[in-house]
Amino acid sequence: MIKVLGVPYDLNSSFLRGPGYAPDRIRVMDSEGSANRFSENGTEIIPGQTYTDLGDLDFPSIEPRKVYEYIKSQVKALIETGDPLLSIGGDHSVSFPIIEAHAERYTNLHILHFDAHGDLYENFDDNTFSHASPFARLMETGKITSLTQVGIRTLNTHQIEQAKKYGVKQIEMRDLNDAFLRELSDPLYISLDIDVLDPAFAPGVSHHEPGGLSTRQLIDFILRLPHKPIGADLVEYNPKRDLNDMTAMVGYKLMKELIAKMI
Ligand SMILES: NC(=[NH2+])NCCC[C@H](N)C(=O)O
Ligand SMILES: [Mn+2]
Ligand SMILES: [Mn+2]
Repeated sequence: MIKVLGVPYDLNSSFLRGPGYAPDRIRVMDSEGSANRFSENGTEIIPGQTYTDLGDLDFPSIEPRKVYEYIKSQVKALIETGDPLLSIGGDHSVSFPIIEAHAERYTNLHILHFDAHGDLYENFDDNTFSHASPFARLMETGKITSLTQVGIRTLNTHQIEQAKKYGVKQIEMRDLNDAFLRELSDPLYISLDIDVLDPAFAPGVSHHEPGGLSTRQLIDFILRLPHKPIGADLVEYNPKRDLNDMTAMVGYKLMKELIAKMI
């Protein structure tokens, strides 16, 4: 059965705190009574039935290196059985240990990464674990077979060089198309930074980067993906920036669509 894990950590965020509160705000959308539980592909996503909610990670220390090690060891243990794992919440730094654990469990791991940002900084704020660097850290390990980034619209010279160095495939917003869907391979992991969406659709994020995907475009990419992901994360939802829980509902909707895809 699919496992859902809350990852309430945002101390590696370079700009604002808030994504640490995301897991519960997304869960509330399941029970508040507004939406039903069907994903668009017709699967009903029922807690305790379609997936097991493991609750939130309880960090013994909030120090970035300890957090990295803790997340990695916890995730490693959880995915040992081969059950797909969806983690919800956190700034994007949490994806480094989560995906590294997957890369050690599944050989030849391919990553599909939706984001406004490349998150490829070799060094950001002198924090190895910055949310601006998880994909640099992952590519440095040599454990990742391919990384495809979609929705990017903030490239600078350094990140263009990093992408070249590590052979990262980037589908920027300015020339968005869906050919990437047919160029991916199994085993596939999806890392979904909700700021890939235009701030008009998802105001509850730390970094409002104009010119992004519509919610419809993102859901269509997920629906049309010809792969069943072995794991996924939903990061960077910031409840402190949200308006009337609009982005919490986007997060809940994406959670349902990702789970439906992982079954
Ligand atoms: N995970 C994220 N939201 N990362 C945002 C990093 C933003 C960083 N200031 C940049 O220029 O790219
Ligand atoms: Mn990101
Ligand atoms: Mn981002």
